[in-house]
Amino acid sequence: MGGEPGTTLRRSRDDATAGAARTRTMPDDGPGGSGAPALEVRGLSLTIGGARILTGVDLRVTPGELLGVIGPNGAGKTTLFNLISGIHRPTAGQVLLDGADVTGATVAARSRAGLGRTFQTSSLFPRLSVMENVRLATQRRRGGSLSVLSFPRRDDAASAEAVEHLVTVGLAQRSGVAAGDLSHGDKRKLEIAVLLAMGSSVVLLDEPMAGLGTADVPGLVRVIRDLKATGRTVLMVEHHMDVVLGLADRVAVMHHGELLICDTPERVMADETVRTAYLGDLA
Ligand SMILES: Nc1ncnc2c1ncn2[C@@H]1O[C@H](COP(=O)(O)OP(=O)(O)OP(=O)(O)O)[C@@H](O)[C@H]1O
Repeated sequence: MGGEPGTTLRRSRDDATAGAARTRTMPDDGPGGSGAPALEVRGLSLTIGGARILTGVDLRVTPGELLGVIGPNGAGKTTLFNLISGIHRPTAGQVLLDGADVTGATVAARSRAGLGRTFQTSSLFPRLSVMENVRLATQRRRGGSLSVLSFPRRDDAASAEAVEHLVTVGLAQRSGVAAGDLSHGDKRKLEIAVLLAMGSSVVLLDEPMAGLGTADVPGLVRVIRDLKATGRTVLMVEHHMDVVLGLADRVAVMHHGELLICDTPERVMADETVRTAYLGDLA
């Protein structure tokens, strides 16, 4: 059980080093303490063709919290995001957004309800400019048609708002550049600006640092920190441990489709099972 204070943590059943399950007291959920969760998953499970991909994951993420999600390859991190965002339907369990059950809702309905997501591959319109990508998202949120061609190029209110989002992610100077011509790191920043324009209050970032050169990492870390400073709730799957430990309020560790632990970075790093099951792999 993940973020529930005072709940029982179940270690991975496949972890030969784990020994018997044990009970531990969890800290309050995130920086918001015992406030209502912005996102909650209860008993989230997915079985495909008899294979258990995800088993009984419970998580509560408070408004404004940044939750890092880590784990070895194949641990179920992307599957968790796919279930939260509605790409997959769970075999069992629930997804709640601001207390509302969205388990049966479509991806689009979840997006309208404030859930935004970036992917490991870019979801931008590469031939449109940086500005047009963000303005399009702004106009769509304001009730425009879904057709790119139907959007008026001139929309002062949408343009002004788009500029604000581009300033937030540090891309205002690049507004006229085609999105496809941006560096990898700038594409990630633009995707975050698009989510801001869409009005996402809960943002899922799927391996934002993947493919970035070392020099580009600090810039994107700054943008994610600024994103959190806007009050958004952020879940971030990331293999780059320095980034996770530097940004996250809490860290959820997945292993063999189960949630191993969800706690502060310090406690996760000190956890013997985590060190054996995951961090040891990185050494
Ligand atoms: N549609 C599917 N059908 C069958 N198996 C799947 C499907 N999707 C995922 N899996 C399996 O589920 C497990 C978890 O995959 P998932 O992509 O969620 O892991 P991950 O933690 O995100 O890994 P990585 O860090 O490599 O991205 C893997 O063993 C994967 O092969």
